[in-house]
Amino acid sequence: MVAETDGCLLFLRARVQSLGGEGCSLLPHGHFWIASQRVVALGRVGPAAVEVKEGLINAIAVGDYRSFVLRRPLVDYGDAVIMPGLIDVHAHLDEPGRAEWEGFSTGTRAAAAGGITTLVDMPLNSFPSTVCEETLKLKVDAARDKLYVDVGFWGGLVPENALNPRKLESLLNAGVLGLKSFMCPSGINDFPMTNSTHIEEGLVTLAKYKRPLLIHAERIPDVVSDEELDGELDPRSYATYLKSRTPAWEESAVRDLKRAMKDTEVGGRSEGAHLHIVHLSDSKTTLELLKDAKHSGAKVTIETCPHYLAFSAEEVPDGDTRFKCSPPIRDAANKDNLWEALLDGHIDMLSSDHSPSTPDLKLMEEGNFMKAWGGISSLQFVLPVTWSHGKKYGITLNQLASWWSEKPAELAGQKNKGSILPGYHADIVVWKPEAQFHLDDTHAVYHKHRNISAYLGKELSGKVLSTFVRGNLVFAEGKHAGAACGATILAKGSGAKK
Ligand SMILES: NC(=O)NC(NC(N)=O)C(=O)[O-]
Ligand SMILES: [Zn+2]
Ligand SMILES: [Zn+2]
Repeated sequence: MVAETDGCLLFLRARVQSLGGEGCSLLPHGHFWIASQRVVALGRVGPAAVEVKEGLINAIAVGDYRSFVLRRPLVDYGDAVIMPGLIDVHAHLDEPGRAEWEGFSTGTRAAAAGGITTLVDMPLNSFPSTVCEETLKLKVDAARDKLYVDVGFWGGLVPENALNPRKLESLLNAGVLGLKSFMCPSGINDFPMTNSTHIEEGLVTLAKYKRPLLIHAERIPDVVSDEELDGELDPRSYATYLKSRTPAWEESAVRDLKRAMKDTEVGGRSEGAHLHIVHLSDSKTTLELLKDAKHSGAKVTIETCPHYLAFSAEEVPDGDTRFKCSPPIRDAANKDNLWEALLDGHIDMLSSDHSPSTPDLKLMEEGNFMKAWGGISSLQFVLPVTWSHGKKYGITLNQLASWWSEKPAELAGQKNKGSILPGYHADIVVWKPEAQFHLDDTHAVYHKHRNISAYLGKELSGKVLSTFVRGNLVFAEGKHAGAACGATILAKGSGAKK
């Protein structure tokens, strides 16, 4: 129910009750209101109060709530922003098997502290990779009692299952929210790359389930430039890494996806399927090719990540492998173009691609970009990073909510998440965009390895005050709830039968 201020309060049936689990919430209520002068809901930003009841949003009262929210408990956040919690559709939590890289407990604590209320875990970097029903079960078991936010799982589309619909269906029936594949070596032995035939065949099965295929779209071009082959270049120089992995890699992958994209069009072989390009970096030809495909009716979405929007190649110090990721962070003009494409709606959403490793694999002392592990650690900081850098480009709070909550919820098939609307999960972040902080050594960081984050040492604005997951206050004033009460999210049913 949504009420304007002049409405009487028929919907106000305050009934304080305890929440499901002991210690799940820092707030001792199951039914309460939160309010502020800047609630991002119903396509606008303004004063409103949100009623939370048994984990769901029960009502929104828009306007001067102070005059009519008579019953308590009410938590009034003043002029802080109340926004849908962020949904990070691209994070590597690495458990089981590589818990020394990152884990469910550390990763989801960092997420909660950063205003992320749901994340979807990537099928690689944990061991074994999530490529069949059994390995998904290992993930779900490893996550038990460790989650501070809700977590879903992508499965892997790999050569072993791609041409075998029975295997794929068993993975999809087990509950992965969609599949992910690589068009170049992933760096993980049990996660081999797929070719376009694997992708086209996999999409036929995915179409039945109406779940997406996420693609790491880099492919080693058929013709490799002389620069790329030059083994003499200084491996501590970021320019060397850039030359070794040019935009032509992204372009080549997307050209190779031409038929797969066409198949998703109405009347196509995989109508109902959906291709999602993860971590787009090249804002030039690759983006143009994807725009053309969208324009022709292909079901394609695109994400980019805060590191491509915050950093440029020119500013990466020699030897600072914290900045190494694939595809690489490119030049400042490319960054500007990515912002423009995001603002124009050509890029649909954002994700962290939080992909840590142990610090030794980053080879920080040696500073060898060619040998260091690729991946940026960012989970806890994506909201302030997006806001701090986006302000200059004039981004709005509604756009933030679209890129970080609404569109990702759609991608992950989460119909009750991603917006502040009655009936939706009460997944909410409360934050102060104007509050500045220095990400220095004293700042609490909950990722497993704080020192490998490229954001350390940066000045940011946007401080998370509170995070609610299904009504549980899981993080507030620098503290986490006592118990980890996040849920695993498993997809149900096949689109085919509906
Ligand atoms: N194995 C990985 O985690 N790879 C990741 N690494 C990056 N982005 O540098 C990725 O998502 O491609
Ligand atoms: Zn990737
Ligand atoms: Zn990734």
